[in-house]
Amino acid sequence: MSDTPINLEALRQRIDQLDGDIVRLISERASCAQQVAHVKLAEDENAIFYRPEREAQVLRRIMALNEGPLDAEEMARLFREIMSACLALEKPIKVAYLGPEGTFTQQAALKHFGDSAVSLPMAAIDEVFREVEAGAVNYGVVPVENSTEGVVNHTLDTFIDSSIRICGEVVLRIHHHLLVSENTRRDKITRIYSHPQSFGQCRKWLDAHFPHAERVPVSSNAEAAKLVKTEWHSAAIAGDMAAKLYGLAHIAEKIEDRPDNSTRFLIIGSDDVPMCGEDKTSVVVAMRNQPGTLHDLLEPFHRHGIDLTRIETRPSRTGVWNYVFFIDFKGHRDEPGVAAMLEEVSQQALELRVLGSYPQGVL
Ligand SMILES: O=C(O)C(=O)C[C@]1(C(=O)O)C=C[C@@H](O)C=C1
Repeated sequence: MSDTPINLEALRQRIDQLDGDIVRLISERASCAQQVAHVKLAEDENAIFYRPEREAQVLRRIMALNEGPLDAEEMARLFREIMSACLALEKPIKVAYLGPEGTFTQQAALKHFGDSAVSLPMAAIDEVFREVEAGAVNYGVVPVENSTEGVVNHTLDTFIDSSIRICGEVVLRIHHHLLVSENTRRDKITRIYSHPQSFGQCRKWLDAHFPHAERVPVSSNAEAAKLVKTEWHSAAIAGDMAAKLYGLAHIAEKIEDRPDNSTRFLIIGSDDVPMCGEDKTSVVVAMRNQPGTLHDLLEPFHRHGIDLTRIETRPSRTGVWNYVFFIDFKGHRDEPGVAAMLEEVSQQALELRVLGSYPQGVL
C-alpha cells in the first residue's frame, strides 16, 4: 500500500487521469485497426475483416495478462467490446440470428461479436443458414445443444444439405425467469407460455410451483414474453433480454432445474478459419450400415490421440446417408495428426465433410 492519504477528491482526480489515458490508448488501438484494414485491402480486394482466430488469441492473452481486481472474464468482456468497435471501423459486420428480438440466440450473438455488430432476427434456423449462403449477412448464430435438453436436431439436420462452414462457438449460461405483465398477480396465473426446450429445462420447478397451469409451447421465449404483455392470467418463461425488451416483471428468477444450464451456439459463415492454437473441429460422417461401423469410425481418433468432445447420430435423409454421425473434437484440420486421422476416416466412410475448424469458445 502507498502511504498517500486516501481521499475522495484525490481518487477521482486519479480516475480522471486514467480515463484520459485509456481514451488515448483506445483511440490509438482503433487507428491501428483502421491501418490493418488498409493492409488487408491492399493484399486482397475481397479481404475478410473479421478474424475469429485472431480475436480468440487477443481475448486469451488479455485474460492471461489480467491480475485483478477485475476477474479475467470481466476484463475480456471489456476488450470484446473494444474489438467489436475496432472491427466496425474496419467494416461493420451483419449477423443473422434465430429471432425474434430478445432470444437467447441474440444474447449469444452479442456475447460473441459485441454490441457494434448489426444483428438481424430471422424467423427460423433455415433462414439463418439461407441468409449466410446468399451473402445477405456475413455470419449467422444458431443454437446447437443444451446441457439439460440435449441437441437441437434441426440445426444438425440443416448442416447435412448445406455448404456452410462453422467459424466459431459460444456457450451461454441460460437463466430462465417466470415473467408477467405488471397487472398480473401470481395467484391468477392459469397459463404459461414458453419454448418447448425451456419447459424441459424448468420441468421440476413448474411441477412444484405451478402444477395446474396450462403449459403452452410457442416458437421462442421472446414470443412468449411478447404474448403475456397483453394477457393478465398468463406468464412467460424467458430470459433477461426478453424481460427488458417487453418491460415484464419477475415473479420468480433462475427457475431452471439445473444451475449449470447452458446452451452452445454455433457461428456459421462462408470461409474457413485458420488455426489459433486452441481449436475445435466439427465433421459429419456417413457410414455404411454394417456391424462394427462405430468402432471403425472411432478407432483412428483413439490411435491419433484426438480428444472427442461430442458425437451425435442422426437418421439419414437420403439413400446414400445410411448412418450420419456429427462429431466434434479438439484440434484443427491443418494440424498433421488431425489431417492424417481425417484421411483415414474418409477411406472408410461413404462421405466425410469437415463442417469447420474454429477457435474453442473463449468467453
Ligand atoms: O488483427 C486484425 O486482423 C484486426 O482486424 C484487428 C482486430 C482487433 O481489433 O484486434 C479487429 C477485428 C478482427 O476480427 C481481429 C482483430
